[in-house]
Amino acid sequence: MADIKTIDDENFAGKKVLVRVDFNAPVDADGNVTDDTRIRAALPTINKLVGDGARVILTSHRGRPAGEGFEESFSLGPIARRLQELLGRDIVLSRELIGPAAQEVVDALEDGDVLLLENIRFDKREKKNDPEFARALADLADAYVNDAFGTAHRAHASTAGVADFLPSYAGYLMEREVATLTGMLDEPRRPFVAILGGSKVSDKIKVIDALLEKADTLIIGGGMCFTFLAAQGKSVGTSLMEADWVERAGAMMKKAADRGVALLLPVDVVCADAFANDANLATVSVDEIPDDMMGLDIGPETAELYAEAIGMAKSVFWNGPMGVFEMPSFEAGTRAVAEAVAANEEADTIIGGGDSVAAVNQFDLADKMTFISTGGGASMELVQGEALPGVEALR
Ligand SMILES: Nc1ncnc2c1ncn2[C@@H]1O[C@H](COP(=O)(O)OP(=O)(O)O)[C@@H](O)[C@H]1O
Ligand SMILES: O=C(OP(=O)(O)O)[C@H](O)COP(=O)(O)O
Repeated sequence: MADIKTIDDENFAGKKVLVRVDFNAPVDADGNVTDDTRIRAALPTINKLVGDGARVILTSHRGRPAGEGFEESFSLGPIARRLQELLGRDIVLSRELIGPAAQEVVDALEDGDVLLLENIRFDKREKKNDPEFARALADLADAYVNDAFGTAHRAHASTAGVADFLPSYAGYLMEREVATLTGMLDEPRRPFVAILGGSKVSDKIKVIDALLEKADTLIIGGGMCFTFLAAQGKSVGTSLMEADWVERAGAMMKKAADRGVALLLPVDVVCADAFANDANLATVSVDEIPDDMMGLDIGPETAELYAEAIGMAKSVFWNGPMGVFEMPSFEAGTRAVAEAVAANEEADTIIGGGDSVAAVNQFDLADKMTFISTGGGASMELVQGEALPGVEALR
């Protein structure tokens, strides 16, 4: 990030500053934000700009609307209400995204005011990174700040295109996310233990590949472990197993062996006769998975082995749950791993976004972690060694 300007390089007094944030937060049926982590994470940047006396124009997406105009169910209204509470000041929410009507709202701002534009994906030109749309957004402001780490892997008008038209800066969250994640990957304190779970090997193959070049130990859990177990010739019953990926999983195991990386796979699993919390359960060795059952969590013996490896780490990177942690019958493995990570106070512990963050929150262990990323897809792309368009655009 050395070649990218940050907001500390500037005093924005009196300037109109367009700030891309990631306010894509979950909202319940009553219109309440159920997890405001991403909103809180943007506050330091907003407060710095307000403190400078800037006129702050926030822009974000929420969900994936059709792009054909306003849709109540994707409105940023609930976000604006929560932001207002957190900032303790009034927030103007503008239905207009660009053009003279939006300009009018912006012109009414005074120094230190905060405006939030409605869901930027209500205009389909956003996701197309349409240059005219990006130019029109830029016309609202004197400077551009990108603080939307969670959306930095998207090359959209508000995350990338707009930077062509304005002096551009990284916000504090963007800076911290990139520095923390790349810092661990480039110079981890060793042993470096990476933990990967979640549903599919196919989704994470590049991450597995990249981590095999960085980590000392790679722990595999979740649905993806069954493709690895199949590559070892084991029968996995009705578990989530990607037949097309068995060969790649085998190649990954060989790569681990060649590089001297300890690749840990489950030795026992919790099986069920249906994908349901009240299914009939059996905890079995991975050599004895019944043909008519599916593995939905790592077993207790595995959890103990994994916890032991995690306990010896000086750096831990974790992405993806060990089992179907949303159901109480299959949460024990993920809980055990979360507790082991939390208990290792000597290590730098980084949670790489996505469902592992939900799990850590579910077990009330978030404050025991060194760093929790606000980006799932974005942090995975960074780990894979891919350039993030939202960061590149700031160069
Ligand atoms: N053994 C399993 N079988 C089926 N699904 C699983 C299994 N283990 C975990 N999952 C599911 O994987 C999902 C998370 O996968 P994924 O989206 O890849 O992870 P993340 O969001 O952390 O990147 C969770 O909803 C979880 O229930
Ligand atoms: O929630 C997000 O991604 P994530 O679930 O991978 O962290 C971001 O806001 C990006 O959203 P998108 O995947 O609709 O572009």
